Amino acid sequence: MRILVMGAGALGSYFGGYLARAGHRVLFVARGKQLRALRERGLTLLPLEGGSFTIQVDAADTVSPMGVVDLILFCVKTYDTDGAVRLVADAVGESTMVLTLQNGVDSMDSLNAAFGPKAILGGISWVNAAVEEPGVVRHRYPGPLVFGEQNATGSERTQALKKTFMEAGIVAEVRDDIIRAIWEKFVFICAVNGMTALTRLPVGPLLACQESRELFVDIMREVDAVAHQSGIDLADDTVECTLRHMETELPSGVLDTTLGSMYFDISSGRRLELEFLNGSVVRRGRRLGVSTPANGLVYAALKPWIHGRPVLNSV
Ligand SMILES: NC(=O)C1=CN([C@@H]2O[C@H](COP(=O)(O)OP(=O)(O)OC[C@H]3O[C@@H](n4cnc5c(N)ncnc54)[C@H](OP(=O)(O)O)[C@@H]3O)[C@@H](O)[C@H]2O)C=CC1
Ligand SMILES: CC(C)(CO)C(=O)C(=O)O
Repeated sequence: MRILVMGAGALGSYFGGYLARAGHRVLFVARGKQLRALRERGLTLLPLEGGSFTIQVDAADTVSPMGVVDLILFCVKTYDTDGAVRLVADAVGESTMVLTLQNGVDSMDSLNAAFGPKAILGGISWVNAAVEEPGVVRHRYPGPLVFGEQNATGSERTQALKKTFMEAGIVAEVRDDIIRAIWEKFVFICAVNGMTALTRLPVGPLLACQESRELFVDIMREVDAVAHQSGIDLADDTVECTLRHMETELPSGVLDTTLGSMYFDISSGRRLELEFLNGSVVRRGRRLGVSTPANGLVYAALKPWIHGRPVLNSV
């Protein structure tokens, strides 16, 4: 397959790296230090099970070395969506699939508007990966790549793509109700990312403390209410199932290391995806008449960090 990774950071490098190792022709679109490292030293992946592998990769700051591709893995942060949409336009042809793995529920609208809904597959990654240093990506947390058609039907192309992922060593699942799956993750991720970024603590101690547990659950309930009001058919016990999954189905000790990507962003002084997580919930709630004080609290507390560590003019 001819594959373009738009945004060769943590997720893009992880998935693109496995696909390139399996023999697919992959172009990694990157910039800055990451681009230089990929070109000079190749891509090194540190898998969860230990060890590492390095592959030489094609990396560029434009799509022109590749032309029209079969698949675009759309992996930029949500605040970079518009620029990335413009950048990949020349790589999208009649049968190109654009699979977004971005968090949140906003970026599919931008992609649909740019390329038409037929081209766009919805996706969520439960894999957690991080750029450890330029060109080096660590896999931190297991999980499937879940994706599917937006129109709630199965398709041959999604089944073929799942086979491609699985053969490359990527655990993948197709869901016919991907929009619902994206909202289910949104319920979870607004609480996990919002609360771990705010408190700089992993999920374990947050759920063990009654007051912070209440805030955590309130965040999820508000997202659930916004989903219902938006016509998304989430199960009535989505919040309870999410909590039960975290507390009883994950291997013991995992919650004490579970931190959202926004935690890592704030800890490193990077920009936050806040507007597309808790901020999006607040704006949608306002529009739909759903009260969202818990998400509002997280949003207000983190907003000074939204462009990175605030600059202080100390005397
Ligand atoms: N990391 C994870 O484990 C998970 C992430 N996600 C979601 O996936 C998305 C991507 O996250 P993640 O991989 O962590 O993000 P990263 O910041 O690690 O990667 C994004 C990369 O895209 C690059 N980029 C952005 N715009 C351009 C451009 N115009 N040209 C070239 N390169 C560009 C960025 O460069 P630069 O650094 O210079 O900005 C960066 O290297 C987010 O929405 C995130 O919430 C979802 C599940 C898990
Ligand atoms: C699901 C989770 C926590 C896994 O990486 C995530 O999406 C994030 O960190 O943003």
